[in-house]
Amino acid sequence: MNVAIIGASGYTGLELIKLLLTHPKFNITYIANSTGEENVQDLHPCLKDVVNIDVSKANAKEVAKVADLAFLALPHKTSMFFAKELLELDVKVVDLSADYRLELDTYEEHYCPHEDKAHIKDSVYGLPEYYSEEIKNSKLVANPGCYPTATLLALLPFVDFIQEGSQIFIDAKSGVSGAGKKLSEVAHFVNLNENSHAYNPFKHRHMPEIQEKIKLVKNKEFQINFVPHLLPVTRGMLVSVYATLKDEIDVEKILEDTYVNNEFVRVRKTPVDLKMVAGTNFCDIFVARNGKALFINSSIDNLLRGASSQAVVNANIMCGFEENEGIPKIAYVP
Ligand SMILES: NC(=O)C1=CN([C@@H]2O[C@H](COP(=O)(O)OP(=O)(O)OC[C@H]3O[C@@H](n4cnc5c(N)ncnc54)[C@H](OP(=O)(O)O)[C@@H]3O)[C@@H](O)[C@H]2O)C=CC1
Ligand SMILES: CC(=O)N[C@@H](CCC(=O)OP(=O)(O)O)C(=O)O
Repeated sequence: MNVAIIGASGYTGLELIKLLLTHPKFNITYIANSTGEENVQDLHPCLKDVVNIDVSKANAKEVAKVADLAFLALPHKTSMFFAKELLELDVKVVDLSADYRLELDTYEEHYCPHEDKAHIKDSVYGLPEYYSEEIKNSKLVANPGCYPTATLLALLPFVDFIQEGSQIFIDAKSGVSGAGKKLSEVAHFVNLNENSHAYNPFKHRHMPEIQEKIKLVKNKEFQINFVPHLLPVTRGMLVSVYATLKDEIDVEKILEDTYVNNEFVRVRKTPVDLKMVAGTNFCDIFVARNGKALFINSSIDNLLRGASSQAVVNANIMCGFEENEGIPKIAYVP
């Protein structure tokens, strides 16, 4: 199956190149960024003597000539223009941006006016543990955000057991690669090294994504209080969810039972960390209870399970391949 990567000069684009180079069924035939006219080895010097492909200036018609499926590792708003054209040219799309993740009203309230409204109804939210049947038949998969991936995998098993009307608090922490490759004051070494801080408390655009998907999957509405933090690490994401249960139930059994058939969720007996999942598609989850107080703790690699490896899992499912083909499981430890 021939595939294209648009946005190959970014952080998630590089992860896609690495995953697809070793994938047994996908073959990269097209990679692009906004300018082209380069070789991939100049774009990513780490790939010197590993791969030799020219980088194109992104063009959907050229993609359609050489690929059946395209990964869009582009900023939101840019993605929808490419997705629209690719879908009209009968190319399947896995979009890593937020452009097709949300219902139209939610998207326009938190992002910008949508320029491809017609395809929103065709998109499937690419969280494989909950949407694999829909992904199988989809031509457009909206890869979830990194914070929603780690949060929803932790929280969804417990939604039916949380006290109605109570508040859910989510304390989330991300490595700096989550912000993409653009330079910024907060990502400046002297500002972030040996430092950590919250940002956009209760205002981050992933809060409505989490809230909307809880409603869709479980038909329950809660006030979600989401606060992200920046960590002085390159990759990794740690989420702590706090909620109040209706009853003093066996939370470990609920977690085990939910994910017994999902090979990329690991239930842990001790609190999770960043390193055990770095370089993999795993989401590790730990749960504890103090009376009716619930603590759920999850970790992912934001660039992989939070973006590129989840995108390849989705592409595997869309193309009828095994979910785990070419998907990394061995962590960067130590
Ligand atoms: N980083 C992360 O951990 C996660 C990211 N995501 C989402 O994935 C997407 C990509 O993220 P990330 O890799 O971090 O972003 P980067 O900022 O690192 O890369 C963005 C890429 O988009 C390309 N691009 C921008 N505008 C255009 C254009 N008009 N035409 C063609 N290419 C263009 C850039 O090319 P050029 O070099 O030419 O500018 C670059 O290759 C975003 O939507 C992000 O929100 C989702 C989950 C996690
Ligand atoms: C550390 C950091 O800055 N992280 C990003 C989230 C990355 C991501 O998943 O964003 P999308 O929803 O746009 O795909 C942020 O908070 O904006």
